[in-house]
Amino acid sequence: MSDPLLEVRNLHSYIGSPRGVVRAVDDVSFEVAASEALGIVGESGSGKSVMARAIMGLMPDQAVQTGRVVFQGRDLLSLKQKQREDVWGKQIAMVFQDPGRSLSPVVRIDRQLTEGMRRHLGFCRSEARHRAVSLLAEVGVPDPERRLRNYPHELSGGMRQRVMIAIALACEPDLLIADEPTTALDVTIQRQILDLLRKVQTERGMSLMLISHDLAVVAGRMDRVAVMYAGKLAEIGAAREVFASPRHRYTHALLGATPQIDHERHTPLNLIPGSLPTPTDPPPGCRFAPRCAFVEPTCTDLGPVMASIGSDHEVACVNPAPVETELAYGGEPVGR
Ligand SMILES: Nc1ncnc2c1ncn2[C@@H]1O[C@H](COP(=O)(O)OP(=O)(O)OP(=O)(O)O)[C@@H](O)[C@H]1O
Repeated sequence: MSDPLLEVRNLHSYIGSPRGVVRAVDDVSFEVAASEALGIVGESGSGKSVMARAIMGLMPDQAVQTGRVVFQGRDLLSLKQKQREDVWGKQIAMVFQDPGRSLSPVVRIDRQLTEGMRRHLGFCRSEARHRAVSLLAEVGVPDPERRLRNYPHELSGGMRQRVMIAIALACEPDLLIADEPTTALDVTIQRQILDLLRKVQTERGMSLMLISHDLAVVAGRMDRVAVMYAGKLAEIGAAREVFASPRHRYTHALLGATPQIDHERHTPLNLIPGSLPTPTDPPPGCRFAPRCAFVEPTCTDLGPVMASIGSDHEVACVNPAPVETELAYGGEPVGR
């Protein structure tokens, strides 16, 4: 890989809480290349959102970040608040789960969409408005001139998320981070929004980090995928390969627990027994070991290290699953 756009090295994000110190992100390293779409997948509580917020510098005061988050050669963790604000929107933009909560209910779409352009790009009002119309058209909002005059509550959930994406694109960021952008939407709209994100990412040659709990959704639309478990990175690699031949026992189990389109109705899912470890007191070694059917003493004694097992495939597992020779899992089509 040539110089990555984003390089996350040994990132730790620990949060003080009444229950103790939450080790939400614990020594995570990965890279995102320019124009690449990376999916970050894991169950609820695995640390995906904290990681995204730590990269953006949006963590609360009681959180401590260590490691390096190098973006276009600058370590974002060492920036002062004012310098960080210059990065937001212009270089890295973020789309959150719930557009209803991210948009201000009392401000028209027009102002919410043009504010960043005026501030970061120095556009005058009419320039920003003109661009706002074309951005809304780009993200599939019909009748954009009229929509600019609307308040968020006058739009459907799907339209609000399209507006959020337009706002995120307004200052031409090099990286867009979308944190579960479709959770609040119904299934058909979810697919449209995910396809839209992939479309704008490809057309603009921008990088995309899409966070989701659904590996099948991510694997079908992203170039690469990273799987997180309990604050750690379990596996990372080309989406097609991770999906077709998952090697970490957790990824394997996660895919086995994913509903498949060709399953007979009422086929029971292979749910993963147990639950995520307590984030204030994770088990030693591999954090998945207490739930893993293939656990061996080394898993808890020494624990795994991330190791390369292919040209673009790394796994942190002492006893990885064997290579699959055929597509192992159904779900969304891979590699569109
Ligand atoms: N402000 C906070 N204070 C204390 N603990 C927190 C805080 N924010 C997150 N956590 C904890 O950090 C861990 C990781 O949370 P995070 O939200 O990153 O998970 P996630 O994988 O994004 O899950 P979800 O898909 O549900 O958003 C969890 O144990 C969570 O309870």
